[in-house]
Amino acid sequence: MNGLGVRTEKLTVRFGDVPAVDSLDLRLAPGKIHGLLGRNGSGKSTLAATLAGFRAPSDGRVLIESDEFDQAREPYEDAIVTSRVCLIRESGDLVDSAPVRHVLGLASSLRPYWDGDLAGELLDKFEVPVRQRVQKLSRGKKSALGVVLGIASRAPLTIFDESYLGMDVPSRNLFYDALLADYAEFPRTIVLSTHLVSEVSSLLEEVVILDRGRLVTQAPVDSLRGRGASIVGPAALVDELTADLIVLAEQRLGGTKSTTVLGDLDDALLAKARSAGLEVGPVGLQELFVHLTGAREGTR
Ligand SMILES: Nc1ncnc2c1ncn2[C@@H]1O[C@H](COP(=O)(O)OP(=O)(O)OP(=O)(O)O)[C@@H](O)[C@H]1O
Repeated sequence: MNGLGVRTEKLTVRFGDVPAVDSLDLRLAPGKIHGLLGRNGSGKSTLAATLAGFRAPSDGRVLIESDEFDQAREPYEDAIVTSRVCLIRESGDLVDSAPVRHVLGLASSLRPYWDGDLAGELLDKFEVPVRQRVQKLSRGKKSALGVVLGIASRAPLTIFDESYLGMDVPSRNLFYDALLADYAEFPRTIVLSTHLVSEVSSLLEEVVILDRGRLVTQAPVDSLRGRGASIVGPAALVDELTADLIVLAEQRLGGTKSTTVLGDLDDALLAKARSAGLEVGPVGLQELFVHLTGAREGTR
């Protein structure tokens, strides 16, 4: 299993007259971990639901590609596609009155690649009681149950739509570790929709950034990080070197300053930085994200 590929062509999803997703052309390569990043209301959940076939496009289309299909298929109301796509949302989409073990039984009957042993191990790690009814679980444990269902489903396209926001930091770290470990063994296409950019940035291979339903950028994480630089050293030297550059972020601790700038440093500037003993490194994804989606006049 290599995962499903995803393509959208001029995809638009409207609520009334308002486009939540607006004429989006996108390609998600199979077998990679993609970050779907955007500020609140940027259209992430709407896009995730449309890719998973939970929602029909208003215009344009979603195409799901697989070696198993003769041709690309549209996910909406297509049982073959939807059995291979798993969308985990924060709301959980779970039957509240059922005990956890019934939820697992349902997943095992619906999910062709389900691994029940893995689900059991992960529920132990997250300390989710399997005899408990879903409605009696705390918000964090409900989220943990959701992510366990997402990982153990091993769906060729698995989308986590901020499904781990209810979990505390140790639980989220457990989720990231469990996801990476299972992905390393069973590569598939994974989409993590989030605004917790710094937390997930080390997991991601490709990033899609949305703003007001439109595509801001889609790129491999490494190439995004190459779009800027961070310069660290004595404050006066850093200020002198960055005076003519676009500054994204600055941090100061005593006499030391770290400044993040946009754009490539030319060779002369790099040489000057190094000879002055300044450290030059890649830009953080979080800083770039804030810059690319920052509040502007007229922002909703
Ligand atoms: N069911 C709905 N009815 C009407 N408008 C909606 C509905 N769902 C979403 N919207 C609108 O569509 C836009 C995109 O919302 P969406 O939930 O997809 O964004 P998001 O990036 O997932 O946001 P968040 O990070 O806050 O969850 C918003 O303007 C939102 O108000």
